[in-house]
Amino acid sequence: MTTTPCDEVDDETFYAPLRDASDGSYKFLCDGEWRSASAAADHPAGASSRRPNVVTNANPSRSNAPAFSFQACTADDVDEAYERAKMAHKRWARTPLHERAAALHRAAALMRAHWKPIADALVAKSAKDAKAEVARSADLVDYAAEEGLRALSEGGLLHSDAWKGTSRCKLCMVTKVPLGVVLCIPPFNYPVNLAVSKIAPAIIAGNAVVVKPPTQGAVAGLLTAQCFASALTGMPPGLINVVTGRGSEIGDYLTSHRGANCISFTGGDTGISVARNARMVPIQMELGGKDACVVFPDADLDLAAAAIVKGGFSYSGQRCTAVKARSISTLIADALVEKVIAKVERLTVGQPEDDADITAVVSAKSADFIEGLVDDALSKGAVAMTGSWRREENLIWPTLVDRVTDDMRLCWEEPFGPVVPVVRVTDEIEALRYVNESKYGLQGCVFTRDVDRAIRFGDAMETGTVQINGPPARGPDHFPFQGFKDSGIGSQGVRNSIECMTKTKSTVINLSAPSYAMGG
Ligand SMILES: NC(=O)C1=CN([C@@H]2O[C@H](COP(=O)(O)OP(=O)(O)OC[C@H]3O[C@@H](n4cnc5c(N)ncnc54)[C@H](OP(=O)(O)O)[C@@H]3O)[C@@H](O)[C@H]2O)C=CC1
Ligand SMILES: O=C(O)[C@H](O)COP(=O)(O)O
Repeated sequence: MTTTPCDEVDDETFYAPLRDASDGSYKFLCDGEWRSASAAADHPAGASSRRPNVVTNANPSRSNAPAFSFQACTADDVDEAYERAKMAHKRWARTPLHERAAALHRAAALMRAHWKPIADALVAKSAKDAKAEVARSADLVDYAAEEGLRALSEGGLLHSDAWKGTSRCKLCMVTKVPLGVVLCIPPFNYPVNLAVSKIAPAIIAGNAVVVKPPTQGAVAGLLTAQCFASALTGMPPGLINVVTGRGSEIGDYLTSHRGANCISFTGGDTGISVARNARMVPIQMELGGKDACVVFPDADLDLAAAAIVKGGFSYSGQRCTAVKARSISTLIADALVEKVIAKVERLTVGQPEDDADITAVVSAKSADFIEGLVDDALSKGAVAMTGSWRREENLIWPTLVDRVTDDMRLCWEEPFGPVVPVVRVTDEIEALRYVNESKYGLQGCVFTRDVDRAIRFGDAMETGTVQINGPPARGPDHFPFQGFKDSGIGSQGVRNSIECMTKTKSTVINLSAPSYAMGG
């Protein structure tokens, strides 16, 4: 990554305020200060809660050994974060747009200058992927600053005389105004990128944020926040607040809080209960997926095989946009399976620091779940095509499971691991049934050389995005990104997030007499 010499401070000094000198745990951010959690008795779980005031997460690649400790924020901490954010937003909304954009550019530059500790905190991700996530995120912040300048400086003007029976005596000026405080909740798999994809659009639009990072990924989120906090020096201090703790403990309190004026959430089915908790505020929900890859007989099989391996096994299958089902015509199934196997067998399995292609999945619970799906499929007649099933602790060897049928859980459930099921279909109708009977509708991809068929099939797919002749992907990050059905509500992508995090305001000028431009 090209670093910008935007400050002379070394990483250790830059991130030093985050650490508690007594126990080395990471503090949380409120009102521009790095703090320790308040007394445990204030915890949302109740005064009788005996939990410690720090949470320790695990390193999946080191037998789930303790990785980092950080604050278990209490209800009081959450209340204060919202209160400070609200105060900061009032001032920030009156800050010129170009100053807001400049602050975001500074944050991006600081992320590039101090990227290494952030990448290192992504302990489960291969070194190259961790570095790429930080670089991609800094680019997103820059892009949001630029997009905000364009999107937020334009408004609308309506004349009343378009409405039957009305003269041109009213002018309606339409502008976008901030919502207030945006609650940002990213998932463990992209704790930096999916944090900034919420924070940057919110901030450029004049909002303040309260961020709740995932437990696995909390420290990467906190270090990223320090780049924003430093970039915002001199601005209202409570613009970015980060409260940490387990979602199961503070999640409901955060999402049902009166202080949240918008919730932007990315994660699994938890999002459905978050949507129920939200109090009449705009919500942006990016949830799970079961992205299908449909390969027709006329497809370029080498292209399709490469996409299946990239789509199915990148970051060990722990992407919402991973290929999680594959329907292929029985006419070409054997040839395609063979090509995929050849590529899967070249994937390396091991440690993140060695840049292995496949690394340990996030938790033992997740590995157990994946194993359960595979066991179920194999017991009902499916076939593991890439050697025998192999798992050591959280590490799962990449597995292609062929001849999956609709009585198997693997056909419908999201593994979130390096396992790709193959469903053989006889025709387009059957392939479409597998796509559309899924409760998810995030993305899907179609491989064919027939453009008519690609468009026809893509139009019929009930998914937020269709990729033609390419694997599912959220990026580049300015593309609209949305799930249908249980995969989400609303749309991400920088422009759409800015839209979601603003509301429309009309100011109507009532003239004493109609006025027609050039009508004098
Ligand atoms: N569509 C998309 O854009 C994406 C979807 N995903 C989906 O996310 C899932 C994997 O991510 P994962 O992090 O495990 O998802 P989870 O839904 O378990 O967690 C997501 C976030 O929600 C928090 N959380 C947990 N409980 C609550 C609660 N009651 N209220 C509010 N927040 C809560 C978590 O905190 P904590 O970690 O402390 O529990 C975490 O920060 C997969 O299903 C995947 O498909 C992932 C990436 C992108
Ligand atoms: O969380 C995810 O899975 C990300 O949205 C993946 O992003 P990508 O599809 O651009 O890799």
